[in-house]
Amino acid sequence: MSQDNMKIPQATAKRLPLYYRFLKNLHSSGKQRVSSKELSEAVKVDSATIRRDFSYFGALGKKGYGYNVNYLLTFFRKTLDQDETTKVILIGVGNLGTAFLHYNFLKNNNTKIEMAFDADPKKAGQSIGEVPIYSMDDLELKVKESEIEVAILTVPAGPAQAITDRLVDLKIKGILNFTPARLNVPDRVRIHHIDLAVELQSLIYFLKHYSDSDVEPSQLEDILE
Ligand SMILES: NC(=O)c1ccc[n+]([C@@H]2O[C@H](COP(=O)([O-])OP(=O)(O)OC[C@H]3O[C@@H](n4cnc5c(N)ncnc54)[C@H](O)[C@@H]3O)[C@@H](O)[C@H]2O)c1
Repeated sequence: MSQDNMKIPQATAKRLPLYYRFLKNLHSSGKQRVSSKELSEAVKVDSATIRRDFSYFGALGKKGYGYNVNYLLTFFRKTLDQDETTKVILIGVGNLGTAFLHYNFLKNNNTKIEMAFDADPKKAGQSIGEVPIYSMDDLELKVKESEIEVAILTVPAGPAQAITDRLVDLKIKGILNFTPARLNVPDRVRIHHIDLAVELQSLIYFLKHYSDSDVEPSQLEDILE
């Protein structure tokens, strides 16, 4: 199994930063290998647990040799990087926004809607799932506090550009835009525009024009481009 799609149990994943810190110190002191006993004493986790943890990522310690420090470090660096969660905000807690907050990318460990904003004073102060909803007046304060880089926009088209300008000023790097508005942003900001009407029309177009022909479904993507 490749490292990318390997599933590590949560309890193991939580211990990774602990192992990582200790191995980094070992590495900088020039040590090339380490036994599970040494590790166990240093990080205060019993050695059977360490052996089981390490077996998940293919590090099988050799009797009399222990574990290769470099191999482990490379693995941890990669895994911990991947596990870094990208924090996202959502603006506009209406029909669409509410659905996204309930969904909140639960199956995707690397993305999480951290907070939401709405202009409606009745919505501010509430929360959906674990996501708090704040007033738009608090946007600047909250975003600056939380190192947010990505925003999902589910407001009506009218205020979309003005909100986008505020996000640009806040150094947001990416916006997932569900509104029908075409948004102007500087080059450093990336916008992905999701227009369900266009997607639906394109599906219907292909059904009408290609369903009777001998075009294989797999060829449709090439035709689209
Ligand atoms: N509902 C859908 O299936 C759907 C599908 C595709 C696209 N869209 C688009 O997504 C957007 C949201 O759709 P919806 O159905 O959820 O609308 P909605 O009216 O249910 O929700 C809009 C929310 O935005 C808030 N809002 C209004 N002005 C605001 C502002 N200036 N700042 C912050 N919040 C503000 C409102 O209080 C409301 O909670 C629209 O642009 C719509 O065209 C919706």
